[in-house]
Amino acid sequence: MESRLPKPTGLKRPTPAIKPILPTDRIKASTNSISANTTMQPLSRDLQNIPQAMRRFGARAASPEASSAIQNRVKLRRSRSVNDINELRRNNKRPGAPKMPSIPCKFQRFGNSSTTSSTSMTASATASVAVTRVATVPVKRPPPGTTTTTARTLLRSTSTQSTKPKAGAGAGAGATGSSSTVAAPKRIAPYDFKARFHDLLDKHKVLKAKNEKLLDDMTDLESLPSQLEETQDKLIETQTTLKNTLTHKECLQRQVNQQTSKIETITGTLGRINCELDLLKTTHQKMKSQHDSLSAEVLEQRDQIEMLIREKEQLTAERDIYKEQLFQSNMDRKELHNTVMDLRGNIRVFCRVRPPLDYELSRLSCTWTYYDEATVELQSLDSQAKNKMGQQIFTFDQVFHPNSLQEDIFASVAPLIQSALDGYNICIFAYGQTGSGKTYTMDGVPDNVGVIPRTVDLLFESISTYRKTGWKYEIKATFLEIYNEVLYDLLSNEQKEMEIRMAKGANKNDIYVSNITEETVTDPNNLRRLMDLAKANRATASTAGNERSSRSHAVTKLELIGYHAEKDEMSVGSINLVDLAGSESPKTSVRMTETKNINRSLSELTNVILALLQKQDHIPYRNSKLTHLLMPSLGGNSKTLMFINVSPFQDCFHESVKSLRFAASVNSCKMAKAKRNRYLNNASASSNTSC
Ligand SMILES: Nc1ncnc2c1ncn2[C@@H]1O[C@H](COP(=O)(O)OP(=O)(O)OP(=O)(O)O)[C@@H](O)[C@H]1O
Repeated sequence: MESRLPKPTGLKRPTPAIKPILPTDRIKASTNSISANTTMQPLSRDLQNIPQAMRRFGARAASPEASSAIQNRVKLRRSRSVNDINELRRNNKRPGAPKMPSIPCKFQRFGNSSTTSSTSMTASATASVAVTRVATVPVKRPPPGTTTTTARTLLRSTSTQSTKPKAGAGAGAGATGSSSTVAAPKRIAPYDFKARFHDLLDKHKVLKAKNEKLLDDMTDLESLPSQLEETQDKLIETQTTLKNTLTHKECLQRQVNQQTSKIETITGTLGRINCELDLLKTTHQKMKSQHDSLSAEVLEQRDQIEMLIREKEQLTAERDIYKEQLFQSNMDRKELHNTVMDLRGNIRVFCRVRPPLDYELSRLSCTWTYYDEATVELQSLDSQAKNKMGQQIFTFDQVFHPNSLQEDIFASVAPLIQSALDGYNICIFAYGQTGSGKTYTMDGVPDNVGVIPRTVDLLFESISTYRKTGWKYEIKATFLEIYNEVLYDLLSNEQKEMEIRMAKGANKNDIYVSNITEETVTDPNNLRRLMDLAKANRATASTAGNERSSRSHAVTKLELIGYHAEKDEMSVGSINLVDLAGSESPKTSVRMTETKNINRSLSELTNVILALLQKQDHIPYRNSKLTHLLMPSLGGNSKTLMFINVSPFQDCFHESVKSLRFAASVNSCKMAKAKRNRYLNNASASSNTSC
């Protein structure tokens, strides 16, 4: 009988696609072959592939972290697979659980023929393991409901299949199934080809569906290596990123530490600054309170200043008035002073008797009787001379006994210095026998200075006082020596011609010395240095000239030029300080020429003074260098002071009497009233007019 059943042309053996062997191929092959091998080959493949993957990814995979990650993943997979299998086994052993039937037909058809002889239980178990393994193969955990779902579906289908009647080997499985709820498969008679055909068709459909599902799964699985690679790449990338992140984290941690330490430092500094700030705030508060009090004071002071300014203006006006009054009173004082000097006499004579020195105590002294401060009596110890000379009583302006001090002498001189500053010509000279104390009176000794140094000090003191009243003074100094009627410049060692000449355009009393060194002095020390220089030059000349100093006249001239800018007034005065040569009798003198010259000049000085006394028309100034030089200071516009120095000794009696007689005659000479040099409206000294 011909079967009406169509031939199962659609039932074809699936031909595997020719493609490179992939891990999924093995799964496919193992699925097809239904191998009895129960070992977990795909997992072994994964483990075996780890080194290959490591090699493929080079240094990335070589890192212990990567390798360890992969191994952990595989272990996890294995563990899941084993757990799944164990779970399946437990389910199978559970009473009432559906037993996993074998699918002998399917696996026998697609499997190796040599394995078809194995028992249905073995095949069923193998299939179950294979399916379970396939379900647990994915490396990458799929999203829920994909791969796991597939595995569950497989299991379900397997279970479902196991509930259906199986043919062949499946019958054995059904026969051996322990479930009482599963109906026993219907027996198909061998001759019932139609039933068999339908049964085969059903099986074919089931297998076809399974095959398609497996193919889908395999397709999914095929993508797993690439997913694995991607995942590994991502893992490596992630690890690199992690490493970088860790490095970055370390950097950040270091930075954090640095910043933390900085913050700590800053916090400390901030604390200190806060302390300082507190101190500063306190100080600020104090300063502020001080400032406030000072501000108040300032306001008060301002008021006071304004008041003081007003007072100052008032006082300035008063000062101007007083200044004017002072100027006028000063002028009056000058006039009065001059009047007093006139009353005292324009030529004054002081007598000074020096004391015997320590080494002279053995020398006999005359008898000196000082009746009052102006009268002295001299008596010789020699009775013969005493009787012959008679009573020798002399009266002078002042008599200074041996115990008189230099200060006492200068106190009498000082008013004349004042007159010089007021514009008068002053002449102070010391007359007397050699060794009578002329130089001591004029110069003094270093620890007990005489008239000239004290005059210098007084001059500068008075000038500073006069400056307050508007007067400014200039002092010019010259030092010269007259020896044997020849002039010598004591400020210069040069040999030069020096002549006494009349000043051009001046009145007849104005003279000057040509070629003389004139120094302007600004302070007392400067003037003293010049005096020392003059003294040193005189001493040098004295050595060369065999004690010339005692045989010459030394003239120190100080010219005082005062100027009052406000009043445009000028005053010119002068001081001549003369240390005369020793008067000596020609009888006792060894150097006759010198003595003659000295006595001649002293005699001419006497004549001039007497001519002035007698008010003669002609005053013989030019008869000697000394009188010619002192012409402006003798008579007329001048005040003269003569010191008569005498030695106390008996052997000097005659010379002393001679000097005292000369001085007494001079003292009696009453000179005309002196007139002050006064220049108005910038009138020059050359065109001065005595008024
Ligand atoms: N009043 C005095 N008190 C103390 N010593 C004096 C006094 N007068 C003069 N002498 C001393 O006497 C000595 C002679 O005096 P000084 O040299 O002044 O005399 P002189 O007249 O200038 O002599 P010469 O004409 O030789 O220059 C000096 O040693 C001086 O110190």
